[in-house]
Amino acid sequence: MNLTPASAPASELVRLLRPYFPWIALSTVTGIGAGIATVALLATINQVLHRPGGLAGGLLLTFIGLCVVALVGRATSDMSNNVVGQRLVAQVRKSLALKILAAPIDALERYRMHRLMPVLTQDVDMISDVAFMLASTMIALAVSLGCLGYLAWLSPPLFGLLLGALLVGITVQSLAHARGISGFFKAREQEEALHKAYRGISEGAKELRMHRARRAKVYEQQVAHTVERIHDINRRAINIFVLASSFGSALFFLLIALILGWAAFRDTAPVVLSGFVLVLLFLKGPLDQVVAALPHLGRAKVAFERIGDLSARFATPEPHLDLHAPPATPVLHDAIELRGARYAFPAVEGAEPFVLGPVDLRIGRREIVFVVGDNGSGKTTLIKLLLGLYAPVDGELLLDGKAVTPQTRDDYRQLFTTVFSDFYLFEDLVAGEEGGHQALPETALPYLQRLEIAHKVSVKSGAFSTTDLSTGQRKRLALVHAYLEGRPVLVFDEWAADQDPAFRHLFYTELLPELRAKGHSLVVISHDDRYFHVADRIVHMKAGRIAQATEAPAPSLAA
Ligand SMILES: Nc1ncnc2c1ncn2[C@@H]1O[C@H](COP(=O)(O)OP(=O)(O)OP(=O)(O)O)[C@@H](O)[C@H]1O
Repeated sequence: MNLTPASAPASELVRLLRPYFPWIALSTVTGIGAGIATVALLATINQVLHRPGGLAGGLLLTFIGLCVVALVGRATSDMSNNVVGQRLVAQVRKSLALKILAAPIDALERYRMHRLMPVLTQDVDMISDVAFMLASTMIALAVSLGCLGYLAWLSPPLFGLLLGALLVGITVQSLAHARGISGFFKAREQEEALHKAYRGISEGAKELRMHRARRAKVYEQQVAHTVERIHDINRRAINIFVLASSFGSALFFLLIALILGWAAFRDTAPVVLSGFVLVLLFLKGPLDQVVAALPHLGRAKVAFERIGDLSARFATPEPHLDLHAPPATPVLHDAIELRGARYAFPAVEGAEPFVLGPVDLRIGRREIVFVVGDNGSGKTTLIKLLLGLYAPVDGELLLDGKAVTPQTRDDYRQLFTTVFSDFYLFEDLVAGEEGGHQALPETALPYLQRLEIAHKVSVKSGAFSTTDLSTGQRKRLALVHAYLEGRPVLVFDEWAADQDPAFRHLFYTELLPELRAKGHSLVVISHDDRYFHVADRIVHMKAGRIAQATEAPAPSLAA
C-alpha cells in the first residue's frame, strides 16, 4: 500500500477501499433497501391512519414484510460496512509497520518518535472509530435520501420548500465544516507537542524529580499549556459544528411552520399533509445523525492526512528489504572495506552539516579494530556506513572485494551483530535463523556464566527470563545475543563504558581475544586508551575523517 501526500486523502481513500468494493456495494444496496423499506413503512402507517379498517389484511402483511426488510437490510449493511472499516484499519496498521520496517534508517532518524507515535496510535484509532460509525451514518443517509424521494413524490410544491431549506442548511453546514476542520488540523499539530512533552515527563522522570523549577516549567509551559490549547481549539471547532446543527434544527421547525402555513392557504389533501409532516419529523432523526457524524468525519480526514504524510515520508523504502527473504548466512572470506566513502547529514538550521569522509577503511578476518576519537568526530557514523545502515553518497562498500549493492545490502548486514551505545535489547531469541536451535537454556548458560549474569537471567521458552537489569548487565545480555548469533563480525559501540573496572578488563583482555580466536572480526568504538594495545589496528577519527590508522601500541603497565 502506498499512501500519497496529504493533498489527496479522498482519492487515497478510494484507492484503499478498492479491494472492498463488493462489500461496499452489498452494504450500499442493503442500506438503501433498508432505507426504502423504512420510508415505505412510514407511507403505510400514513395510509393506515386515514383508512377505516386500520392495520388489517394486506396492509398488515405489507407492514410485517417491510419491517423484516428494514431490519435485515440494516443489519446486513451494518455488518458489511463493519467488515470494510475493520479491514481498512488492519491494512493501514500493517502497512505503516511495514513502511517503518523498510524505511531507510536516516529517514527514520529524521522523523522523530514524538511525531511517529501519535500517527500510529491516535490517527489510526480515529479511523477505526469512524469506520465503526460509518455504517449507521450511511444507513441514516440512505434513509434520508429515501424520505426525500418519498416527499418529492408526495407533494412537489412542499418538497420545493423543503429543498430551499435544505440548500440553506447545507450551505451553513459546509461553512461550519470548513472552519471546524481547520481547527482540527491546528489541534492535531499541538498533539505532537503534547506527545513530546509526555516523553519528557516519562523518560526524564528522574531528572524532573531532582529539579523543581524545571518540573514546574515542563508542566506549566509544555503539558498544561499545550493541553489547554488543544482543549480551546477543539472546543471552538466542535462548538461551530454544534451551532450549525442547532441552526439546522431551527430551520427544520421553521420549515414545518411554513408547510402548515402553506397548507392553510392552499388546498392540500389531509393524507398528503399528514404524510409530509410525519415523514419530515421522522427525517429529522437520520438527518441529525448524518450531521452529528460530520465532526468525526472531519477528524478522520485530518487523521488520514497525517497517515498519508508519514507514508509519503517513508515512500521510498530501502530496495530489496524483503521481510520474507530466506535466512542469509553470508561469509566473510577476506575483508569488508569502505573505499572513498562519504556521507553527509542534511543541514540543520543554525548548525554546520556534518560530513563524514571520504574514508578508506578495511576490516580483515579475525582482526580487532578499535575506532577512537573525540566526541562527535564521526565514529558511530563511520560504523553505520560500514554496517550498510547508511548508504554512502560517494564511494563504495565492499565485501571480499565485491561492491555491496542495494540488492545485496540486506544480506550483507546479516554478517554483523551490533551493540550500539543506544542499543535496544530484544527479550526473545529469534528461531529459524542462526540462533534458532541455540535458543535453549543449556546453550545460553555458559555465556551467561561467562558474563556473570547467570544468577540473574536464564533462557526460558526462547526468551530471556528478564531484562530488568542494571545498564551494565543489560549490555552483557546484549553480548549474550552476540555469542548466540555467532555472526562473523561483531561491532561494539562503547560497550565497556558501563562496565565495572574488573569486567571492563575482562572484556578487553579476555573476551575480545577469545572472540577473535573463534574466528570473529571485531570493530570496537572505545575511549579506553588503557586497552588500545588489545587492538590489531587503531583508527583515529577527527572531524569526520580518518586522521590516522595505526598499529596498536604496546600495553601500558597500568593495564
Ligand atoms: N541523526 C543525525 N542527524 C544529523 N546530524 C547527526 C546525526 N547523528 C549525528 N550527527 C552529527 O554527526 C556528528 C558525528 O556523530 P557521531 O555520533 O558519529 O559521533 P561519535 O564520534 O560517535 O561521537 P561520540 O563519541 O560522542 O559517540 C555529530 O557531530 C552530529 O552533529
